Amino acid sequence: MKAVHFGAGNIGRGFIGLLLSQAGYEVLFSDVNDSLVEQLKERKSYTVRLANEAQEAFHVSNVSAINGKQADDVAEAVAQADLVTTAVGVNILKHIAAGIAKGIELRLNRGAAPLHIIACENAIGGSTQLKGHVYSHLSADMREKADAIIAFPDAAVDRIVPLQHHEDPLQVTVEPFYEWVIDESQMLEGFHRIEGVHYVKQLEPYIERKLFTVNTGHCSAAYLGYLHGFDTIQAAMANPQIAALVRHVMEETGSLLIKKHGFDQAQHDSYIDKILNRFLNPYLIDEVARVGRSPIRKLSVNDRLVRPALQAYDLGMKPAYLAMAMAAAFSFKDKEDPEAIQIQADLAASGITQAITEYTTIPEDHPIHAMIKTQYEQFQQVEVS
Ligand SMILES: NC(=O)C1=CN([C@@H]2O[C@H](COP(=O)(O)OP(=O)(O)OC[C@H]3O[C@@H](n4cnc5c(N)ncnc54)[C@H](O)[C@@H]3O)[C@@H](O)[C@H]2O)C=CC1
Ligand SMILES: O=P(O)(O)OC[C@H]1O[C@](O)(CO)[C@@H](O)[C@@H]1O
Repeated sequence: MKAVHFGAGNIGRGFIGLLLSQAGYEVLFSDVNDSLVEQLKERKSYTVRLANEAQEAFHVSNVSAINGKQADDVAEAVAQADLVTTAVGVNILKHIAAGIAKGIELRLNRGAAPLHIIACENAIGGSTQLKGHVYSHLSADMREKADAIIAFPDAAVDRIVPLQHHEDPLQVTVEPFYEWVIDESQMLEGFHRIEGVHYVKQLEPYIERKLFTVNTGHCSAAYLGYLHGFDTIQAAMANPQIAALVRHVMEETGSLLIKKHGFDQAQHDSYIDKILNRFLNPYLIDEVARVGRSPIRKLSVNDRLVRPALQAYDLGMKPAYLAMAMAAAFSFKDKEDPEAIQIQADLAASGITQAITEYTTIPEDHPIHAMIKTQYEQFQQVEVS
């Protein structure tokens, strides 16, 4: 079985590539990082190490790579694949869509077998978004044919893999925990089950539980950590005030998740505890810059802050801690992050009232807008004093 995986980065090599290889797939990575591609092509294997006391290592073999800039190679790989997965970043999906569309055309013209294409990104409906991009490159006739044999099941992926540098550039260290959940209601009949994947009939409770707990909590720690001058999540979470605020944010999304999806309160409390412990993993050093990266994406309406806040509000709750986390996101000034630079430029030019509406889509007359604004102004005063 052949899998083509777009993005040979941290999640690509350290999670999806590892699991697919263990499940018996020959994994072909497609990436635009020339040296990464060359190394994978040459060595055809790499090491994944677990971030725990034992530092257990896995040798991942039977892998190779193609350069994502070579459109014909990408199309041919997709045409021949038994499975296609991605972990490139949700904003990059549109850039890999043309190659996938070309591969689908080749497949359809050759009468090839059905195919699942699964986006493993931190986003709601990642595969559905990818499908939209791919279909924009296909004719109406091709789209109709693709509907019958190409499926884009949505997925939720959970494993913390920080930025890292090793002597061996292919080595990747990952936390021991992982969860890969796929929506089986979007899969084609008789699909092949990948070992290690949890298939569910309805993905929404799982993706929202993961995004609104792990990712909401993590980015809150990053933005609050940044405000307090910490460089790493571990240092930020060692600060009792930040740790308490992050827990409050997660309890707020927890109340929403319990009310909306019927999760058990005690089980959800222990889910939160487990995640807070994962943030503290002493064997991983995770930078606030990575976890807070791309604040425009993280402040967008369907992402980890605004979506739960609006849903909580609509269910009669007052999402004060989520508003605080959003205010902290507006205060994130990482000079290496183009999205943080953009937000700061807009704040300087037009002020917080307009920035909140522009980035979150929350209108000025919505109560959450005022909550974010008040909190942002308080953060500003502390920064100035
Ligand atoms: N790192 C983590 O802990 C987790 C990340 N994720 C998600 O996984 C996705 C990937 O994240 P990471 O692996 O951390 O990022 P990364 O930056 O380590 O890896 C992304 C890879 O995609 C490659 N890439 C960029 N443009 C490409 C293109 N046009 N074609 C092919 N490859 C391309 C990059 O060269 C890079 O190797 C993101 O959506 C992230 O939100 C999800 C769960 C955990
Ligand atoms: O990759 P993103 O969406 O920028 O966010 C980083 C996120 O990746 C993770 O490491 C895993 O989902 C989270 O802990 C963190 O919130």
